[in-house]
Amino acid sequence: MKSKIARALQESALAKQATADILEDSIWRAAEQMAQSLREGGKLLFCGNGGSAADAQHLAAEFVVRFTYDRRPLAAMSLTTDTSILTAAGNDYSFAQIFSRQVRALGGPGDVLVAISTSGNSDNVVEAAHAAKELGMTVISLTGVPGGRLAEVSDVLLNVPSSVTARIQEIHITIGHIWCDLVQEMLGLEEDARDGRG
Ligand SMILES: O=C(CO)[C@@H](O)[C@H](O)[C@H](O)[C@H](O)COP(=O)(O)O
Ligand SMILES: [Zn+2]
Repeated sequence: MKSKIARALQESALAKQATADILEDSIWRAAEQMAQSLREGGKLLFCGNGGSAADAQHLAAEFVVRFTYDRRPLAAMSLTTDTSILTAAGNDYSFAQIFSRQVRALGGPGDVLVAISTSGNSDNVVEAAHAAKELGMTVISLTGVPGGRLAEVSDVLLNVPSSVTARIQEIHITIGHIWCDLVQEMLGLEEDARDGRG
């Protein structure tokens, strides 16, 4: 049973190495899209189910509050947190619309939707991505391989090379942390912080 520990850690490390080999350019392109949106007054919306809902909240918090050093707040929001909206949209319309309804209310041209789904096939996340495209937003998707239905609607697809949900999620949050680091640097905030303007 103890061998499970070493195996899980090794699987995670190997999947992360494969991600570095395959997805480095896409991770960079996604960060550029986010930085451009924030630079032009746009915002980042995050959504996902279960563990990916936690990732959505976690990453929105990093952008709004801080990551690694103090700097100005960045416009980001998770669509997974307002229980009144989630229950009303789910109850009055359908569970498939809990995120798309919020995208239509809050999103606009130039904003970015970060759609997080290990399968790429969760109806509510896929509908959110379609709503975002209708509004002229950029869709960045974090999925596993091959990317499911999200693959068809994504501007940048990060389909991490694993089919194990837990391993995929572990890489998603790592990519999210890398984005925080890159976006801050692309916006010149690292320099500000060094110069005491954080
Ligand atoms: O965290 C886990 C499994 O590690 C689960 O809560 C998982 O996120 C849920 O089953 C989700 O509903 C899966 O949806 P998705 O990633 O395929 O969109
Ligand atoms: Zn974090």
